[in-house]
Amino acid sequence: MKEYLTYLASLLGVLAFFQSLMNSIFPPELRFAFFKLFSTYSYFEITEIDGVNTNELYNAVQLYLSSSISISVAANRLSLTRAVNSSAITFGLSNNDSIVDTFNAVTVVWEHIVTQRQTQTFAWRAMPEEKRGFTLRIKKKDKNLILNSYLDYIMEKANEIRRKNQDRLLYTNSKSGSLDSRGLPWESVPFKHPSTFDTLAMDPFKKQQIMDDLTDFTKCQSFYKKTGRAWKRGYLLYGPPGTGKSSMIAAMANYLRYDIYDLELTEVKSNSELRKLLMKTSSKSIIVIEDIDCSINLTIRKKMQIPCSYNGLETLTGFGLSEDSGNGNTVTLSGLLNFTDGLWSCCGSEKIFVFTTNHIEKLDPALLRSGRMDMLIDMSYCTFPSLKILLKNYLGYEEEDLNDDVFKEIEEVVDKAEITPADVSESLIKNRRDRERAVSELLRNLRSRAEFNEEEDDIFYNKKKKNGKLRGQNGSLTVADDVKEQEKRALNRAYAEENKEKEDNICKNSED
Ligand SMILES: Nc1ncnc2c1ncn2[C@@H]1O[C@H](COP(=O)(O)OP(=O)(O)OP(=O)(O)O)[C@@H](O)[C@H]1O
Ligand SMILES: [Mg+2]
Repeated sequence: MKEYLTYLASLLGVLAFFQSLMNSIFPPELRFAFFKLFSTYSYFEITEIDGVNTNELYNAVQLYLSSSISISVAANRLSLTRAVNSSAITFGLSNNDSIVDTFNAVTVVWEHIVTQRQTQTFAWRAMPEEKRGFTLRIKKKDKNLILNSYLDYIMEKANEIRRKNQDRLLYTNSKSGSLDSRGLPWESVPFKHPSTFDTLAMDPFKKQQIMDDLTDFTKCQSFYKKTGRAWKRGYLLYGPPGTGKSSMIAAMANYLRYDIYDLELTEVKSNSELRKLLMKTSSKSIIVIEDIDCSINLTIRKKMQIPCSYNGLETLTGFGLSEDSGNGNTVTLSGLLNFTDGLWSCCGSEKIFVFTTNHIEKLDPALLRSGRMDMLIDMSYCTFPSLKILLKNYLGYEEEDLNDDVFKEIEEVVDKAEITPADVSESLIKNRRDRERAVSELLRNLRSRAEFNEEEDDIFYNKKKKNGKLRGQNGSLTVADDVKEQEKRALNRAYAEENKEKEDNICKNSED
């Protein structure tokens, strides 16, 4: 036994000697070629630069290994990096160090090889002085078993890490379609908006529905594939100014960790420019068009204008496909519909479109139909449940603190007051150092608004009565009711349009 151990030790010593000899005499590339000839292993080289292009796989492997390193202790030395637009520090393998990884019960070894690049007399593009690459070693018998799936897994994992580490970006389309130094039509800044679903004041049930819908969307790639639908989703946020539409978009982006493309439609000069902008957006992003009713004259189909009176003012409402956008701009409604729903809308996949408006009743029903707008989200005035969220966030009130008479009175008047979360926030911020004062001032504010609204409603009611346009269960109709009714009509038109489209399709199919 002793003899056997001595023999084994000397054999290992000889092997170690040969390996260190090889390492010191031969550069890593030659070592690699030598071993390749006689080994039971397959070796794959992944260089940092592939010809003149950066090799995406190299970056992916580097990121992937950076996450494995934190759980593996195989590497002796680690390099630390912090990428542009990133707040996170990542670990990396140092030069010529190696690490063991396991995938589907197969063990592989990664080695990071760095050599000096030979000086070039002429090059199309300046190359780094060092030549970097990873060598992947897999047993020949395992190669076909895992190679493709392993590399796919690494790419996927790396994208995930990148998204987690990187600060997200807020893009906006550059003025008049000009391109930046990299030929992109979007300019970006780091996205730092602090709004989250926790800070957003709205009905908790509605909020949960939206969060579930978003989560469902991100997890259901296979569902979209199976049903032949483009992997995208559209939301329309509508409601008066200051009810949290922009805050909701920021909360969505923070929740999903998506970038935002804020599209300034008035800067887009044609449908084809719009399409190009869309092509240059990345996956896992939210494409936003704010105030869609103001951005461009896309809203009213001229041939079907319907007069309607609101608060004594005669306005025109109705719908129609306006192909002339006015003000010399040639982005048309059909261009916009194609942008959200056409063949181009799915390039890149996993995209969310969000439109906002203060006047849903002005929008063309074609824009609202599901498939384009999958969820219509009513961002309305503060209700008591949403007010409670603001009281908690701004003043630290918990549910059990809200039982005394003041809060009961607040609950009674808040709906009548029709106050926006923005106005409540302002009032609370002003007095945030004195909770009691903040609450009593809020109550005073709510009471006076409620009284004012009641007076307004009386005037409105009398006017309607005089014009013989009174409707409603008890014969009364308030300003708020009228606005809601207009919104309802807009939604009904959208549903009617959708049904008509379905029927048309059924007729078309049966004719075929
Ligand atoms: N639902 C809300 N929850 C929390 N804060 C809100 C909410 N709505 C508004 N606020 C506060 O009011 C400010 C303005 O809100 P925001 O810009 O999101 O409103 P908006 O609906 O987009 O208004 P507009 O129609 O004028 O664009 C926000 O910075 C935020 O502090
Ligand atoms: Mg806004």
